[in-house]
Amino acid sequence: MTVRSRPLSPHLQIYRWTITMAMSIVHRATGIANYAGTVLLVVWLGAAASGQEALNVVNDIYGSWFGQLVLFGFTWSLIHHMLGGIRHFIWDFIIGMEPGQREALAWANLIASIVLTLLVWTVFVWMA
Ligand code: HEM
Repeated sequence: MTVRSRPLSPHLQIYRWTITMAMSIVHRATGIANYAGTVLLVVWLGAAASGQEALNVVNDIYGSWFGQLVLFGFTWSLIHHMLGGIRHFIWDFIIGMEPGQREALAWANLIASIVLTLLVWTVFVWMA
């Protein structure tokens, strides 16, 4: 008896990657990262409320190269997610859904998030 191969549902390995698909996944990932980043903010505020000694410890950790890297990533995550939220808001008006427009919005989301993150760090960290 010949066995015919069964049809397969699409799954990650056979999907063709598109920028809209990638940005959709990144939107969810940044949403989760924002939760973790908000914990860092709460830890910092908690330390500030506890006293100078605790604040110094947290500032030292956050000021280390690794801390700065994490905070830079958190800034990018917040900005990327916020811009993604605005993208959804635009779609709510049934604008930007045509082929080409969707890709343009997705690229704009990615590029603007990088540019704005660099701008925020330049103004508020590197030049402050
Ligand atoms: C610290 C702040 C934030 C946290 C922790 C957060 C977290 C999340 C999480 C976990 C999701 C679910 C992702 C998914 O299941 O696909 C989500 C979705 C969403 N977020 Fe946020 N978010 C934050 C800020 C924002 C901001 C500022 C905006 C708008 C400017 C925004 C707009 C949205 C939208 C529109 C969705 C739904 C996306 C969809 O329908 O696929 N979020 N957020």
